Amino acid sequence: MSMFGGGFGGPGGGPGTGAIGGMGGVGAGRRDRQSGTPFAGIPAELAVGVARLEAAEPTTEAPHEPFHQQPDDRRLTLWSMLINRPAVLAAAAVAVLAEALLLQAGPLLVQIGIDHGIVARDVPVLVMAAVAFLAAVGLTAVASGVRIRQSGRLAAYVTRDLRVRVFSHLQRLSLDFYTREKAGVTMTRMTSDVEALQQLLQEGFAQFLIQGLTMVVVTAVLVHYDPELAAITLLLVIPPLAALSIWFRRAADHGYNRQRDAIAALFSHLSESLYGVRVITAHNQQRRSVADHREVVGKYRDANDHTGKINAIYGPGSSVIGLLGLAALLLIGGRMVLRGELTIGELTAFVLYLNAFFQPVQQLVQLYTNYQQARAALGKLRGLLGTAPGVPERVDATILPPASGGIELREVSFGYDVDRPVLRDVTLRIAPGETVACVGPTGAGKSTLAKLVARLYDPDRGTVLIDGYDLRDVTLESLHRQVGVVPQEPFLFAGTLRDNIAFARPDASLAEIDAAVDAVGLRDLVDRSPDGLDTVLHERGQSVSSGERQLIALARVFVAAPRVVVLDEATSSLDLRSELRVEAAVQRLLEGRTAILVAHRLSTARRADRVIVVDSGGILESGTHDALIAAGGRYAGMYATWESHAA
Ligand SMILES: Nc1ncnc2c1ncn2[C@@H]1O[C@H](COP(=O)(O)OP(=O)(O)OP(=O)(O)O)[C@@H](O)[C@H]1O
Repeated sequence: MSMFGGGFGGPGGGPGTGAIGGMGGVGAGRRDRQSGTPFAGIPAELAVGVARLEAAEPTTEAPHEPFHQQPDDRRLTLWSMLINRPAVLAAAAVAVLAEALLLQAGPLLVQIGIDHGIVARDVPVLVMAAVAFLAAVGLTAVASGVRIRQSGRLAAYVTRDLRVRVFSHLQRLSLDFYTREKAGVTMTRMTSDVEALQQLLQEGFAQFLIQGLTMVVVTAVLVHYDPELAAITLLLVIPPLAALSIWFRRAADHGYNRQRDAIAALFSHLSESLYGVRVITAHNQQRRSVADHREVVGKYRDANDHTGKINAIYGPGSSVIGLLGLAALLLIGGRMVLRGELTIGELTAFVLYLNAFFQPVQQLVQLYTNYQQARAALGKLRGLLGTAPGVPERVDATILPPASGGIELREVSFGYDVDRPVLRDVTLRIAPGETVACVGPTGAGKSTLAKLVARLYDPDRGTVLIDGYDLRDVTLESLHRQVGVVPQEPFLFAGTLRDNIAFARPDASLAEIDAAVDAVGLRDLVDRSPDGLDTVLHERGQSVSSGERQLIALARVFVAAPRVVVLDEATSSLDLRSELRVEAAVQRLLEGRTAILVAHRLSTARRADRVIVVDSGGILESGTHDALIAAGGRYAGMYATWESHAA
């Protein structure tokens, strides 16, 4: 089992590629200058333009959400996100208010034009009403422009803050989360779910407010014109509309949650299939893969179909209610005009206002759909942000001082499932500078023991200590600075060789990087690469061999210079020469450091200061290689078998 077994290894799943990519660009430029290729710099006539472009280049602001280890317990609500940007929110709100009020001027001016202009045969009033109408249209357009701009900015800011907040949380979560949760589901939270919120914020919210305000103003105006007529019309319309909306809310809640889950399943399948495409092809499983994808896509289609159906009922349903209200108004209002209780202008204004009342209702139907989608997305994001790290940092955690590297496990018990313990009451002491190799059958718990020392998990019972400090009492940052981990399958980022080697300490000097390169025997690769240390590696290190990947991972830890090294030996076999290179690199890395080696090859164990045999949830044997061979126990048996196979 890999040190980071079952982890979050989907395509592009690794953090921090942005900075590395940027540095890769610098490297490429250097190559052109060094190699004397035709590109000889920026032509003089373009230099001014390039300088201007560079000056106009936006800089990345300091994030609103700096990374910290403590869980984020602020409740995620739309309001809490909006209030974070008070200036933009206020500007958008003012524009919304202005637009909503200006929109109401139209019917009033029409009524004045008809009653006081046309009916009273007063041309100047008619002209004034028309000019005022035009002015209102112009101002509405301006207010609308400002509103769209400001709500767009608001949505952009808020979703950026949210993305960074969720990403920070993902950086905080422990290995158990990434083992449990599919990469595709997490991707969905960061893409589709955040976009659903963005859509609501960009258009939806402002529209909600405008339509809501319009309805309030229109109701007031209708009551002002004729309270009785207003009461009759609104009573005919509002109760059925409210009942329909309540039904829609219930149905949509379920429907949009199902849609979110279906799209997450779709992304999961997609990311896993892309990640595993080589295995799928090698085993001729493309057909099955397509059938599986058809299944998840089908479920997404069904979910969409379901929400489409409820929308198809709610949209026309609310429309019909509105039109019936309008018909009732014409009948009742028309009778009132005939009786002389209402002017024709007032009835026209009434009809226009009622129309203005229903237009928002129509819009609100659409917006409500957006809102329900965003609400479902928000629920999912809230769930993600509410996931506590499996390995939390105490609020009063202390900084682990420079360690001498003594490790102790005191009666440690641990299981990934509570009822299936992997280790039971394990006690182990490792002296500073000692190298201990863990051997044992597959699945015995060797990697698990190493993970506990690196605090990738916390024990269920017992304590793991470094220099007498309980790992749970020290800050994760100070611990990770002193405990370096070399995973079974090293992960390389897209970026240069230099960036990958200096990953743990981007400020490492060239001399330090060179020292690491020489120490682990990477000089050959650096010299062979077209741009030396600035050679750009492909995603996940696809452009280097498996042995080279291991050497780069070792160089990375070399630069980080931790006191304690936890090394999960790769199980993939290398050719003899590469094997020897990796072994020599490991030897050099471990010099003077405390180390726990998960040894899959007994040649590695042989060189360790001490060997422990892990099986049946505990440590069966412990001693030097020679002592264990002499004792003729379990290790001696394993070694004899290994030697006979190696011979
Ligand atoms: N994340 C996990 N969730 C649940 N069970 C796990 C997890 N990781 C490991 N296990 C189980 O715990 C047991 C010990 O696993 P571990 O990786 O420590 O074994 P190992 O001795 O290192 O094996 P190998 O030599 O094959 O790497 C195994 O039965 C394994 O299936």
